[in-house]
Amino acid sequence: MPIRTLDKNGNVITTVGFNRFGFDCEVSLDVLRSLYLRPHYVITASSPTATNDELEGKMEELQHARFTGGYGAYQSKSIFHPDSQSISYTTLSRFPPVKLLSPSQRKRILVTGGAGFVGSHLVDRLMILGHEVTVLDNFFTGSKTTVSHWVGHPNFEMVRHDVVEPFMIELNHLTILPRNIPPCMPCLPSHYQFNSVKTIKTSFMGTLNMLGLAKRTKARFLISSTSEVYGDPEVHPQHEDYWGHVNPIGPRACYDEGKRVAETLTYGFHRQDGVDVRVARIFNTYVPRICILISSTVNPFDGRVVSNFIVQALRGEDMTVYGDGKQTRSFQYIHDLVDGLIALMNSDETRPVNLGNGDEFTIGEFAELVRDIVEKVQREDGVEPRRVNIIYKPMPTDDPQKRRPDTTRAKQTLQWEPRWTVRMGLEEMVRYYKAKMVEGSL
Ligand SMILES: O=c1ccn([C@@H]2O[C@H](COP(=O)(O)OP(=O)(O)O[C@H]3OC[C@@H](O)[C@H](O)[C@H]3O)[C@@H](O)[C@H]2O)c(=O)[nH]1
Repeated sequence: MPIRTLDKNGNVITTVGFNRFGFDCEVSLDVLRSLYLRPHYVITASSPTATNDELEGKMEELQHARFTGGYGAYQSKSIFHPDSQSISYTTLSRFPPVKLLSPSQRKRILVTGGAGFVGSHLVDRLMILGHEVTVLDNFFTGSKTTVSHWVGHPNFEMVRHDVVEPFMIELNHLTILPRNIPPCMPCLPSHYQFNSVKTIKTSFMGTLNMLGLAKRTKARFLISSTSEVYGDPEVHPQHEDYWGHVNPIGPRACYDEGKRVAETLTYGFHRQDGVDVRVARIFNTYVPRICILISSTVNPFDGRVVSNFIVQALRGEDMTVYGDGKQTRSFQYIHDLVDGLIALMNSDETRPVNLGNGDEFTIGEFAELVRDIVEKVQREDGVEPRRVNIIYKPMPTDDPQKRRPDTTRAKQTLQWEPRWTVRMGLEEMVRYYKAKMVEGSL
């Protein structure tokens, strides 16, 4: 059965993007899905001893077709040989179709952090829309596999570079997404300690270098800021004029204060040097792609709540809620965020803009919702699920108690609002993680 996704109004979602500001950026959801749901499909080679090989192979092909919606030709299909525990990689024979833009319409866009969580999805979208994209990434949390399906494409370039060092290139647009935050792992404060200086250094030096680049090239500059600039907020929901409530010396400060200073730098260059800036404050976002922290030996996934809960439930392990589970968050799906980033980049709005989904959950409720969805997907796939327990662990220091975006500004100036329900996005996330597990990548 093909995957059917409904939006908040009950309409079927077949495309993402929009036609606005005299600019069409709609793309097919199936094409995008073929890039993240099963980007590197692995077929298991026939074992000489097995009797029903042919059938197994057919089943794998069928499952593959279901995930890729007929776009399998744009993927590499690698072969796993169980006997020798080896894998033969193939390269893509054809890239997904990209729009053919005239040279005046085609932008040269630099995406820093372009192999990361959010960056890689933005890169997919910009590539399909026909732009020339250069990805700059130090691959600290990003992975080359998130964008490797574009390697070799004439519009694509990937550079291993750390934005704390200057970088020279000619371009029109610059999007900066170096988030570089260690996942919130309260049991492992060593992660914060290990990364905190690097985190704030990346935010400050990286933003400074990229603003200098934008100034020289007269490129439009978009910075991905965060809801963390509001800290543990005393105003609810958070609107852009709220100044925030941040502990400047706590374990989260490297990230919160790093992004605050990045915003300060951005507006400094805007006022002083006339750099054309856009500032997106991104609220909690969940993304079907895995970015692994290389120093992590405990969790083979990113450590944020959505991936933690899904992987725990799929593995039949206890789901870990931190604190009493009464803290709240609002979760947006990646496609809504990318729509918002593109709308912002193409608008005239230079003030900060919140991008997030207003549907707020306590983390306790959210754990139950994720458990229900994992069970539903397992049942649909013919597996009788085993109900996992929800257990409670200590609360991380300075964990914000409440968070929900006020997105009035985004609605008014970008005509943007999230289309994906949390349930629909989570179902897709569960399918993604299931596929990763079957593949042996988790
Ligand atoms: O296994 C878990 C993980 C997390 N949590 C809780 O779930 C909530 C959300 O935690 P996450 O780590 O996913 O995200 P946070 O809201 O703390 O920070 C996030 O917010 C904004 C972004 O800019 C950051 O990149 C991101 O880390 C927190 O209250 C956390 O304590 C659990 O209860 N269990």
